[in-house]
Amino acid sequence: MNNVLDKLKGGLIVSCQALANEPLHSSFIMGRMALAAKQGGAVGIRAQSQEDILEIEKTVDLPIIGIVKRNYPDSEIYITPTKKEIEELLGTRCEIIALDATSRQRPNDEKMSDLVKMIHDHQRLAMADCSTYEECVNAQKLGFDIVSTTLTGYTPYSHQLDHPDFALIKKLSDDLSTPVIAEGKIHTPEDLAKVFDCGAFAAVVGGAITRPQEITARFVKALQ
Ligand SMILES: CC(=O)N[C@H](C=O)[C@@H](O)[C@H](O)[C@H](O)COP(=O)(O)O
Repeated sequence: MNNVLDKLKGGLIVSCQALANEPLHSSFIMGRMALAAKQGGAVGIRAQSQEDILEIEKTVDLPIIGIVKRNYPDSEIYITPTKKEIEELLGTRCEIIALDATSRQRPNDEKMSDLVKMIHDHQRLAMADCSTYEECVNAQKLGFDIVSTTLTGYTPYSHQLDHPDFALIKKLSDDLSTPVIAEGKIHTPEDLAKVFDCGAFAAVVGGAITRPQEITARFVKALQ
């Protein structure tokens, strides 16, 4: 499994996601997005749902970070919230399973440590999607294999920025022994270069590559 980390080190991971309310919602299209990302030089793919991942596995042979987004009435957590979503991801070959590792309460009061154990029991790596420095430190203590800044700006108590939290990425990379993946709001190649200057182990770019509605809106904004 360390082999997987070697493949990701220093590289670009492309997130290929389109939820039911998005125009590109389709496993076929996500498979093609992943192929395009590979042709462009991506070293890994992040993808949402068992169906999309099974399709992506047919089109590329890159390491996959799998997630399932699902809303529950009793929690704010929606990225791989419970054992049920991990079970679905175990039905794919995804090498890494990412889950919300914020300090918020999980649905059914499930415990993060049980979820990490379940992932490791099935020989997959566990990635912690965090929003703050403290959450990343806690994730390292819990035995996660990777920590990431995915949820920075998406919890009410984290820094609300319209760009990556470069200072946070630098502090995490300096302080933690666990690999730090920079993820969230990397909008340009310059942002990407900067997260690596801050010490990131690897980086995930999503919307700026795979959500044309976001890309179009950024261009249109330049006209205003
Ligand atoms: C907050 C949340 O739900 N983030 C999701 C996590 O999987 C995705 O919607 C993002 O696209 C992904 O994190 C990559 O980020 P960006 O699209 O900003 O490059």
